[in-house]
Amino acid sequence: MKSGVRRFHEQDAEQRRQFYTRNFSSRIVYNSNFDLYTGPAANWRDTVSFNMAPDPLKPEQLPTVCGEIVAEYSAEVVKLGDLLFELLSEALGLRSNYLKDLDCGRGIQMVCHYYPACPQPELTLGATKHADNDFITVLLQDHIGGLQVLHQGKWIDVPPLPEALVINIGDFLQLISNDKFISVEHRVLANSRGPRVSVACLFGTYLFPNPRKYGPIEELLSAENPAKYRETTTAEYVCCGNDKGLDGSSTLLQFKL
Ligand SMILES: O=C(O)CCC(=O)C(=O)O
Ligand SMILES: [Fe+2]
Repeated sequence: MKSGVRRFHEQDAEQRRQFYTRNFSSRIVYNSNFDLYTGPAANWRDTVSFNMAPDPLKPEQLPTVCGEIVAEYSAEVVKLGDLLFELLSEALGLRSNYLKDLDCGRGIQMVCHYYPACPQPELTLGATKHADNDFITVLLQDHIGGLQVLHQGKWIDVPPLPEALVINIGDFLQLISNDKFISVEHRVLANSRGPRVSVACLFGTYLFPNPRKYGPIEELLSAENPAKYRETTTAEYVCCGNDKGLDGSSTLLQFKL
């Protein structure tokens, strides 16, 4: 999968150009910095993303250099998602199908990053501090490193482990769990040893029409633990996050009651 991402980003500009767009509702989006015109600073990163569930793009609709592997990998991630949402439901004390029945595992956006070697990495970042606008993210990173999570006010390295995936809790799971799960704030340092490649599979439902309103799960609420967030749709939430860009602030704050 990592080689496939590298092949995409290292092919001729002519080949890549056909996928370039800044329209978030396209099923394939290739650009540098989704928030180039809204965020406070550009990051040292190019990205191609594929909308691979619930209605997967077929290999022939995908770029030739990585279509087969994108289709195969995303199908496996969808299966992994089913298991993760079962475990997360149980961890919340809910029946195991609960989060699946809320469609948490239904949509995935597969976001494939390429962080070129940077001559002055101390002057920029690969990705500014943020939490993901989704339920969970399944992240595959290569051997270069640079991912960090914010823990008790300190940036902690998440060193790459061969064959390991990183599972991040996103803002949407924080919202529906009423803060039982807390989304992880993270960033990526720029590096001079690159390129670095990563694949973030974001479980959310942005690109298929999903009118469902998501709010804190009733079963988790009580008189002592009232709802902390207002209801929203995944589309509204993601638009809000995209419009804001990676400015270091949390999109969740805008939904607090
Ligand atoms: O490249 C990485 O390791 C992280 C990417 C990321 O945070 C994201 O796509 O939301
Ligand atoms: Fe992220």
